[in-house]
Amino acid sequence: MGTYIKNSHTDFPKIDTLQMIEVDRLMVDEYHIGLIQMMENAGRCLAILTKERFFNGDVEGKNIVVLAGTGGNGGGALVAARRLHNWGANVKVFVTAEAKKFTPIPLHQYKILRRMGGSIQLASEINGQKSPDAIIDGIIGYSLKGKPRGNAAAMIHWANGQKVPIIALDTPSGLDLTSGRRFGATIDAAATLTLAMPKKGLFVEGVKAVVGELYLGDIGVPIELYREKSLGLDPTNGFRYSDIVRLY
Ligand SMILES: NC(=O)C1=CN([C@@H]2O[C@H](COP(=O)(O)OP(=O)(O)OC[C@H]3O[C@@H](n4cnc5c(N)ncnc54)[C@H](O)[C@@H]3O)[C@@H](O)[C@H]2O)[C@H](O)CC1
Ligand SMILES: [K+]
Repeated sequence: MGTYIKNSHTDFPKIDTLQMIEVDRLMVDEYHIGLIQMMENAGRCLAILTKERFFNGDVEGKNIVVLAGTGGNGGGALVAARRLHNWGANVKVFVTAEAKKFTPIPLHQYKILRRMGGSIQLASEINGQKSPDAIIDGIIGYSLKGKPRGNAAAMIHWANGQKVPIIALDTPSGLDLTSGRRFGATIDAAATLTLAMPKKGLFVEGVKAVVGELYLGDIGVPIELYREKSLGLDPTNGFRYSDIVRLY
């Protein structure tokens, strides 16, 4: 799998969404590692996974559609879009809502991409889009609330109909990371890159069918943070050999 991606050599603790939200809180409030830093690492890992695993290390001239929601999941996908564009891919971004609906850090990513002249369209324009070589799913992450609705659901249906590899960020949109429950339309991923620590919902029986290959990306969470009282975890140095490790 090359230098960037290696098989896991260690067992990571499995956490739920509330623990992941606590990781994020500690990162920002106690360790002063900002969301923008985490998101850059998330998006870079996602772009590298896409390039190395699905394009043999070179995306030049490849058509890649990036689907982005308005939250942190979409923000990470927009970072990946920027990197893939820089590496020569023809990237088209489709968003679930206009810029003013984006939360601040994802909006920052959106503005960078727009300044670069990147193609950003609303979900309503996706139906005429011809099948790309791959799709990145950054529609919904750990903040999924119930059955996907509206533009998010429409993008999930469109993506599943293309029969090209879908690479999901954190979770296939529509899959709950704590319970593994699928509420309705769910992305049918070829690979999923979850972030920082494996989530329990990705190991529930039957979910492999939509998760595809499962990878874990390093977003720079200090080992000491996991040992804080509010988490009480004690992970080993699982990213010792690569930023991306394959879990199954
Ligand atoms: N430490 C980390 O793991 C980091 C994670 N990052 C990524 O951020 C997301 C979580 O981001 P958040 O802003 O909390 O929300 P989401 O992006 O998951 O989703 C919000 C988005 O989705 C809409 N939505 C929710 N439910 C539905 C529904 N049923 N139907 C339609 N739309 C829905 C909601 O309205 C919002 O628009 C995490 O998963 C990671 O990918 C950070 O990038 C870095 C740190
Ligand atoms: K997702």
